[in-house]
Amino acid sequence: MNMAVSQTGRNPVAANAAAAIEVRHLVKAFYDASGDRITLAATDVNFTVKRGEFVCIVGPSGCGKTTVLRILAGLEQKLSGEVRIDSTTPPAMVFQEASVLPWLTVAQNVAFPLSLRGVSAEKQRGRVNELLELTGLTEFASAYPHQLSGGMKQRVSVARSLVDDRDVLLMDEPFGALDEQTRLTLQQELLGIWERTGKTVVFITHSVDEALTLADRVLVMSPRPGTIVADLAVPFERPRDVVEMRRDKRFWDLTYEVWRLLAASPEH
Ligand SMILES: Nc1ncnc2c1ncn2[C@@H]1O[C@H](COP(=O)(O)OP(=O)(O)OP(=O)(O)O)[C@@H](O)[C@H]1O
Repeated sequence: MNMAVSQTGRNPVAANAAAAIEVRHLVKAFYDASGDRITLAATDVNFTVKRGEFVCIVGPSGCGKTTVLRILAGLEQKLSGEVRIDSTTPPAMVFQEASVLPWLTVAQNVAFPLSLRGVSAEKQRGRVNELLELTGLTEFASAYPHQLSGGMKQRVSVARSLVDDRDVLLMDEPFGALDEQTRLTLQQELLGIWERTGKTVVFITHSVDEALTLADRVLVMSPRPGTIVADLAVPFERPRDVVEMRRDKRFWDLTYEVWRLLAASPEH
């Protein structure tokens, strides 16, 4: 992605900014075909995300992070509770595995949501070019997914999630399958994109390090059935340098605090 574009330095989200997402007393259970309950995935989940905020959710494997995100995306039904997304557009979602269509070029993959909506070829071209530029994929516009690295495929997924300009971006471990160095590069690039586009982002990760690098706030979940056990403000100024911020003692103090919370959450 285009690292040369300067990050303008976003103003912190105002304390009284409107809520883009509100989740109250959310409960989700999965049932088997006979209707007997099999898994209580999440229970009494409560959180708010303000417009323009970047919030990460961390928690142990199987605690219900993906389930909560899928409910926000409208891909899964809740059992009870309230979920409110205040937006004129449905949320966009980026999954852990880059979900690129192998028979389409990079440009066609990015354009896919627009072509589904019948946007004219000319308008598609203009918008796709902007997104290819933003994600550093311009020279790979005509390449096919099998010609790309894992990190580049994930950039295609990110570009596609931004192409039709949804307000809310839901990201489910988008960099989880990547090596450390590629991951750090994509984190820096995602921060740059977020600085420039002002999206509201909910980002799931297993990595405490990643959460503290990216987020305004980190929500910590308990083991399954997951519930939010802490809501921590991440005080680092913006724009952030993902390497330099590791020199800051506060980064390691917060890392310790989140790990203590994760270790202290009893299995249910
Ligand atoms: N479609 C489904 N049917 C039955 N059980 C499910 C279904 N989807 C998820 N679950 C169960 O719900 C629980 C929460 O799963 P979920 O994928 O939300 O966890 P997670 O925190 O995202 O895990 P991970 O970090 O390992 O991806 C798990 O026990 C899982 O087995």
